[in-house]
Amino acid sequence: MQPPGHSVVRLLEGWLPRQRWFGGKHIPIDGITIGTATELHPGDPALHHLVLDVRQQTSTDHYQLLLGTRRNLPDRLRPHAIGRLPGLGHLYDAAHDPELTRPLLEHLAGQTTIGPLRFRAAPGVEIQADLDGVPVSAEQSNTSLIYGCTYICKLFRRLSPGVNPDLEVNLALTRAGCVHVPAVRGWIELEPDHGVNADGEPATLALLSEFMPTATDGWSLALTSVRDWYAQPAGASEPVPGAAGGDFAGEAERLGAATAQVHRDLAAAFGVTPAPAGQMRALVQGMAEQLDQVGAAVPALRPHAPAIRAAFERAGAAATGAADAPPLPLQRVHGDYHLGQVLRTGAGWVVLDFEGEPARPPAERRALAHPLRDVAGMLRSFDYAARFLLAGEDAGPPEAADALERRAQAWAERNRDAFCAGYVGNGGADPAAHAALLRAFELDKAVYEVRYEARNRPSWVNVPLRSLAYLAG
Ligand SMILES: Nc1ncnc2c1ncn2[C@@H]1O[C@H](COP(=O)(O)OP(=O)(O)O)[C@@H](O)[C@H]1O
Ligand SMILES: O=P(O)(O)O[C@H]1O[C@H](CO)[C@@H](O[C@H]2O[C@H](CO)[C@@H](O)[C@H](O)[C@H]2O)[C@H](O)[C@H]1O
Repeated sequence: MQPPGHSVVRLLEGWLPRQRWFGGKHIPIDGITIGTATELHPGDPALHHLVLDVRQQTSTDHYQLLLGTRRNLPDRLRPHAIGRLPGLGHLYDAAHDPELTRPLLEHLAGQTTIGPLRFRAAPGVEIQADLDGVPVSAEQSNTSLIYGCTYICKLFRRLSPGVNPDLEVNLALTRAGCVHVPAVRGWIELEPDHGVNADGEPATLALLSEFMPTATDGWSLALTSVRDWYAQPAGASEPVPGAAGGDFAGEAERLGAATAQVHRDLAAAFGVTPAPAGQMRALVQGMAEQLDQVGAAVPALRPHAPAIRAAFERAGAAATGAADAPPLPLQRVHGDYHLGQVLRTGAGWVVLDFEGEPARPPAERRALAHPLRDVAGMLRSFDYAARFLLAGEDAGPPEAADALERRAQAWAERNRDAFCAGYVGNGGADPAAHAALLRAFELDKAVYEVRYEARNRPSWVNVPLRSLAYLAG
């Protein structure tokens, strides 16, 4: 087959904006170029690896696509069809075709190099090749393929220059023997000088990790607990915290303890630096800039903006107010910490996805930060879990809506407190001693979430907006 040409590009221009993982849905595509096209498996079906250079306004982003071609498209692959072209047959997203996901594992096991793609096993690891991969069904920014009960291979959809922080951090933590991350088994990278440039460093395309087959993600566990909490008979008074079936507080506390351990392991692996002079001003400025940008795009945020801005200023003043205040310690952190990023396994909590927030530029995602930024992310997530079932629902008469709102608040507070207790109890920085900073981090995260939801899941935008009404008020 010839490398796909401009007719493929035309099909992709229509298909790409409909994909959950496409980060540029909010602005039109000005043009797509195929940066690299590498045949990974010949025949019918055939597998091509494409790096797409997608131009939108002033920037160009790089996306990775596994392009499958077949003469006849079975029904099971129709939802993933991209289009049909004379001579090529059907084009589709091959991440959903087990026949075409196996070659990726075969190349990883063989540590092959094909064109600009390098398939690598982690030091000392022998990769089993005879497994088919099926995608995880969860809504994601990337696409992860599960191979039997053995591996999970995360294909980064939007590519960033250089080593992806998810690989960099997981590899360092695996080497350090951290028990709270899945072990790294291998990765795929794109040789330098193939469009996704970073001073001669290869760009990470995929990360192969140990799969935890019996694990449940924190978001699902938390929602089960919230549902139980709401289903409590109303009775004369509010449910007694802890009396609800499926109480989550014990798990929240253990999660807090695991988080403190991961922060310690990150500090040991990458070091800790005192915040340079002026850092707090820059932090507050960055938060205010994001607030302005999101306010411009989402009018419903604007009424909360003055209170949010004042909270940012207070955090800045609290950190720099006393002349003898020690500088804040900065280190590598998770960067986008929430209940969907943690798994409860038989042995305890495991943390996933050290990529940082998908909308931020690569340098910001790897930047050192105060660990309470992650704590704030998880605290926001408890709030999300509590309120998500209420957003957009008609709770009936105002008294009923108020009662549900109070229950949401009570569930969130109970689990937030338990998480913080576990975090402090295992040596993490005390959130209570940095109240202004924590509040600013939480508000900043909620503002980020307003933009994230407006762009990706507009029917969820009320979840962070309702919290902001409470948090900023
Ligand atoms: N090692 C693993 N074992 C079991 N499930 C996993 C593992 N890694 C990821 N998952 C599942 O895949 C989902 C998405 O993974 P994640 O790394 O957060 O991808 P994304 O960046 O696309 O959000 C997780 O919520 C979890 O359900
Ligand atoms: O997991 P990702 O790296 O893709 O993170 C992005 O998507 C998340 C949603 O999938 C989003 O998280 C928000 O929704 C979660 C519930 O689905 C909630 O637990 C989080 O607290 C909330 O921030 C995340 O912000 C975004 O970066």
